[in-house]
Amino acid sequence: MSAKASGVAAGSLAVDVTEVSRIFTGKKGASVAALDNVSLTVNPGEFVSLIGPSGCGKSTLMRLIADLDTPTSGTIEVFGQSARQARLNQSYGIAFQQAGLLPWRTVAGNIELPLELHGVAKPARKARSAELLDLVGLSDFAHHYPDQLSGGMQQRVAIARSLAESPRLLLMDEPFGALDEMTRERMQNELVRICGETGAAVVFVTHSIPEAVFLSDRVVVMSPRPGRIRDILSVRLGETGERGENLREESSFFQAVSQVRELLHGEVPVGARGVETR
Ligand SMILES: Nc1ncnc2c1ncn2[C@@H]1O[C@H](COP(=O)(O)OP(=O)(O)OP(=O)(O)O)[C@@H](O)[C@H]1O
Repeated sequence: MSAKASGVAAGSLAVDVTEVSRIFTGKKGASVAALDNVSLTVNPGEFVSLIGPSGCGKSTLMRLIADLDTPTSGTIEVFGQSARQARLNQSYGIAFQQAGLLPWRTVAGNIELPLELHGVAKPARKARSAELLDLVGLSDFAHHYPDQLSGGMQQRVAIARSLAESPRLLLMDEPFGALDEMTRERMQNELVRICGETGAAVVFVTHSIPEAVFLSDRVVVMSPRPGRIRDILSVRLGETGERGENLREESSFFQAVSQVRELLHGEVPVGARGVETR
């Protein structure tokens, strides 16, 4: 089954990337093909990770979906709308590697920012930030400033902010990349829980195979530049809301980790072992 064919009816997809290429042209005219003919669909509520060697175009694809850049060819739709329209409609939340909090605003003030920008009244903003602080376990830190928090806590604030407008889609580019292993695993557990509670679809860039396997319904393995989709592995290991710490100890988890590792190194014949091929 192709990746495109794995999606549900057109229009109800969270993300629909069709034959997208991105060629960058340098100052001296040299061109870099970052993405070559990439097609990918993400269903509503689905968690899809992008994994691949450095420079294979993961962030480029993410930026294209978020309409922070434009494809050289191909099309991108988010919930049936153009990437541009989806950005204007704030159809998704974004959390990238740097938490990107405003240092002069409190934790609650940072979370409320998107709501404030869109004219939500103060009492509703307060209620929403209280709810989100509870969700990410930071209720006691509402009035702290970002530099009074650890990196992991700041990242949780950024995630809370990305959820402020209850997006049906989250775009996350290595959001846990700078965290220590223990904090990272805790954040992964929290993200699984949050997705279970909100039903948001997620596109998630990571360099960590265990992280991709733990979080994802499908892992998209990309090839070295020019970035192409090498394989897509279905790894859903239990319902989102039920995936807990124990999963990391299960043999199905280790099996999926080695499958992704072998795919990354190009050791598995295309189409083998439950892998969706194109
Ligand atoms: N604005 C740009 N101008 C020119 N080249 C670019 C630009 N952005 C990205 N590239 C090139 O496109 C390729 C893909 O970059 P991208 O950042 O998408 O890779 P990545 O897979 O996210 O890498 P990493 O895992 O190291 O973060 C790289 O060769 C990069 O140098």
